[in-house]
Amino acid sequence: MNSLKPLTSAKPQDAVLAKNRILRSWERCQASGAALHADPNPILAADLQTRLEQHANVLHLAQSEIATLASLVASAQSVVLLADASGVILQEAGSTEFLRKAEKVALQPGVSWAESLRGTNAIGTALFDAAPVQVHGSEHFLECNKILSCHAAPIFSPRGEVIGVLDISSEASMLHAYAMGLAKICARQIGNRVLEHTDTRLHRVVFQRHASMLDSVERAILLLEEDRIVGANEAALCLLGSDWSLLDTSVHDWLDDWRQLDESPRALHTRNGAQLTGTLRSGRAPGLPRSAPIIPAQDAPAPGQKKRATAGMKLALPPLADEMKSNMQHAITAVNAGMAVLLQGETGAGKEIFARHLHNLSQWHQGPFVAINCGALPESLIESELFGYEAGAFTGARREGSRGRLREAHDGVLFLDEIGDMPLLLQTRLLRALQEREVQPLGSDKRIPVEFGLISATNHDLMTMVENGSFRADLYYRLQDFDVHLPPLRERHNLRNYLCQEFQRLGGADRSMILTDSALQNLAAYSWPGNYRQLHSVLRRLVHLQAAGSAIKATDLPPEFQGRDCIAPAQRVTPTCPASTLRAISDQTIERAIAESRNNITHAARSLGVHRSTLYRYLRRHPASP
Ligand SMILES: Nc1ncnc2c1ncn2[C@@H]1O[C@H](COP(=O)(O)OP(=O)(O)OP(=O)(O)O)[C@@H](O)[C@H]1O
Repeated sequence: MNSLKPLTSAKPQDAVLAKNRILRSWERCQASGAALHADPNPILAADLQTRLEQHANVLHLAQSEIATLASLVASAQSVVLLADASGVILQEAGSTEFLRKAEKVALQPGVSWAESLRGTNAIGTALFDAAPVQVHGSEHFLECNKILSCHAAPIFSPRGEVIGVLDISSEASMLHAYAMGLAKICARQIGNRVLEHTDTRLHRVVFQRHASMLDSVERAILLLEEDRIVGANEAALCLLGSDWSLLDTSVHDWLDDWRQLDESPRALHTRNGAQLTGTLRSGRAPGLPRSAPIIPAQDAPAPGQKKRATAGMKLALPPLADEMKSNMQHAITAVNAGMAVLLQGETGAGKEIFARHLHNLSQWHQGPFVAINCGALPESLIESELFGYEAGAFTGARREGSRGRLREAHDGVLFLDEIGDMPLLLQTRLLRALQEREVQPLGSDKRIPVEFGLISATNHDLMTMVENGSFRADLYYRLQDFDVHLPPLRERHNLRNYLCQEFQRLGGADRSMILTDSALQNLAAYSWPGNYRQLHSVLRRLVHLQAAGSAIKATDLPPEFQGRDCIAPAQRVTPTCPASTLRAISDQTIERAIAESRNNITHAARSLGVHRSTLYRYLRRHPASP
């Protein structure tokens, strides 16, 4: 293996020169040629095991594609490989004869095929470019890999991050015309499955040009939280003529008549007037297991009975800031001891992300995470949604009745988001259910026992609400056995470093862009009223609206980040800053955003990086502001 040297002096053949992607990859490899070597350096078996566990859900969702592809390509002396986002191969399948040959060049689980280690190759170069790549024979940078012909396609997360690569490889002497197309289709299908299993409480708009394509691999999917787009696939971007910056915008901005959609295919129009066909689907993909199986009431386990495993898709969560780690430890102890945890913090400060981490790390991690947005449920539906109902309990009820969200949370975690927005009357019923750990569905005299970890979140000051009578004191005390304050983003330690890191992660690195010192200074000095949500939306816009390769200066930033509008470092809000100052900053920022959007609340909310309903709520609550 050591005798196999990289071609650092020779240029690839003429035919290869025509392929820009390969050429650019060769240039990168030649620039860092000294660091490349043929020695594969496999990771330790224990590290591979950890990666397999971390990626268990994607691997699980990819199995049917891998099995189908493997049986297709085995007879053509080819193999199928699945690698993670760092290029480490996690799984192989296909022709046993070629697998043996592939091992000679370390094309096997536990070896990283990142371009920075193995030179131009399909897995590594597809990862670098976040695009499908075919690398044939001599197009490989390292001499030893020239025996291979490889075709790799990235698998995208619902937020547009590459979460893995699917590869079909064979000997270079055999050119397989269909391999690239197959790899692309299967990678897309795996991405669709991930999207359909991401968060079962969310709705999906599925659309295409013709109804016959709504269940095909080409189906376009948007994942919605209320009307905000929180996930998508490439087919959706393509049909809507957008890039990933469409995330966190309102679906109203893209599809005119999506509100009329239901489970049957209906006509749908893009904002450019193109006609499509679409349906609205609940979180569960047809024919696939629920991410969090429901236990029928009569099957509720006896105390101490082992919990069932869930096939739930737990996508990687953003890591918590270091300053939140000890809070997390205490919260885990509290929730495991049966205490209710209350998360308080500004909008977008990461309350739900904290709650999801807490679920994953608690004794309830094998059960479902059931999130209820108490502020978004129509008042008339909230009771049936929470407690369920018997068949025929009221006009319009589903014939088979409904279990209700509290029972769905059985054996997992119930997350009551925006608890401060729950109507006073319902607070009494909720308190009773929480105290007695029993649910009585509407129209039924049965009481059904439920057991779950309880986490609530709010961006109101609940204590003040208790004082002014808009929140029940007894419910407040029931919800906050343990209180966690999520600090706003502007108080994050090392905010500048975090900004750089996120800018690179969100595409700056791929597009060779940097933030100059002046831009960083203004971004770090800004008050970030929409916190992480706003930060990601602003950084994504910078990455995609500025030219690739640019160095972004303060003057390239939106107006609210330029000197006059951003808070000077000396005035930065600190944890001791009085609430009135904080209010004034929020009011000013919001006032300006609304003025700049010419009173268009949707646009103003988008520029602030918050959801429209959050902005409306703020304006209702603070009528003195604009
Ligand atoms: N620690 C973090 N690091 C990076 N991103 C984060 C972090 N916390 C939250 N985010 C991102 O910020 C966005 C908002 O997070 P989240 O929904 O948890 O906030 P929230 O406080 O619950 O907001 P709201 O009160 O408006 O519901 C999400 O896109 C999430 O991925």
